[in-house]
Amino acid sequence: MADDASRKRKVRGRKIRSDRSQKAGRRAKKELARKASNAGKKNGDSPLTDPADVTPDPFVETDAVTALRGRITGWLEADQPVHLIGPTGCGKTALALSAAAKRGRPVVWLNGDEAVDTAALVGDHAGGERYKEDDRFVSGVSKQTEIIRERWVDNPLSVAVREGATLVYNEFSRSDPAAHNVLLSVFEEGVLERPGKRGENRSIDVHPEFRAILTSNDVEYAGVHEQQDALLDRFVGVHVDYYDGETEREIVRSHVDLPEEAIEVVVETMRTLRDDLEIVVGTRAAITAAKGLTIFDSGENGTLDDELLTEVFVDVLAPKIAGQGPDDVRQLQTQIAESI
Ligand SMILES: Nc1ncnc2c1ncn2[C@@H]1O[C@H](COP(=O)(O)OP(=O)(O)OP(=O)(O)O)[C@@H](O)[C@H]1O
Repeated sequence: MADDASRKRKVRGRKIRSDRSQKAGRRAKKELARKASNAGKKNGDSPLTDPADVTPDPFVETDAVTALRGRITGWLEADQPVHLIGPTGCGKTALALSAAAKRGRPVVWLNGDEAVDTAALVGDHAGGERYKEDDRFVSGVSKQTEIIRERWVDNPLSVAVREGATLVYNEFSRSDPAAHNVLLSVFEEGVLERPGKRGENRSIDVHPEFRAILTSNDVEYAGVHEQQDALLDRFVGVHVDYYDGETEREIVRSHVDLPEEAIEVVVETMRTLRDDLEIVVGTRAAITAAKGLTIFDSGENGTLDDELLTEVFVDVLAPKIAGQGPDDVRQLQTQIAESI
């Protein structure tokens, strides 16, 4: 696409710069959703979130999006846990949250990482609770006894299983596979064992409305933390890829206020780079580049030239290159300029 006509792209219509005040309301809503999904991360708080609060905003629903979401909600209806597998930034999280919201049940959000162990999933003893017991065994004489009762705090999986929530377990393959042993009996026998719990009620019966959507990056799923086959066998695997061009344009349009021509150029560039470069170029890269262009436009006449486009995409994609030495960045810049 590096012919002369494309060197200087005239973007007609509105100026590239967005009207930021129009975005304020949208941003505030997004912040609300983010807070809602973070609510469960503080120890002791309930991780249950209202389904209306997890609906991604903005969320565009093209045919491709609704078809995929329909597959997810369909499998959930058939009482099958769903494993969404796909490349970085293709929209797995947004899709999972939208499907979870559609069910209308409370949502429990969990993020996989190395630190997630069985206790992080099911719960833990959270120190002692002190209280005093007053024993008036002889009239006029009282004896006070200090009692320390161990307090058990349920973590997200226990809460989700008990309350019949939709568990959205993002990047689950990043967690230690051993932590997931407790999931086997959840899916197989409908019982959650809480191994660390002392005393009664060590297990919880799984609520009939409990469902799970797990997401994995396809590369990590294949290698870094190999999850046990016995567990993977119990999921339905829905492989997702980047959306079609029109859906990606709609997605970028929903996030960034740019003239149509600029959106088209950004998405087309991103899709070309996705094919040409060895690094993963997700939809998020186009959203970020478009956001950059609302600021780094070339002034009043609203033009988008290839130099600016190259600069913006280099900045957006530079974090992905190993080492990030000047040579690597130069090489990336050359590749991007050639592709554009
Ligand atoms: N249907 C949609 N409507 C609006 N925005 C969307 C939609 N799908 C994805 N996005 C946006 O695209 C970007 C990437 O999506 P998302 O974070 O869901 O991808 P992911 O596959 O979970 O990424 P990662 O692997 O990095 O976690 C996000 O900014 C998200 O808001």
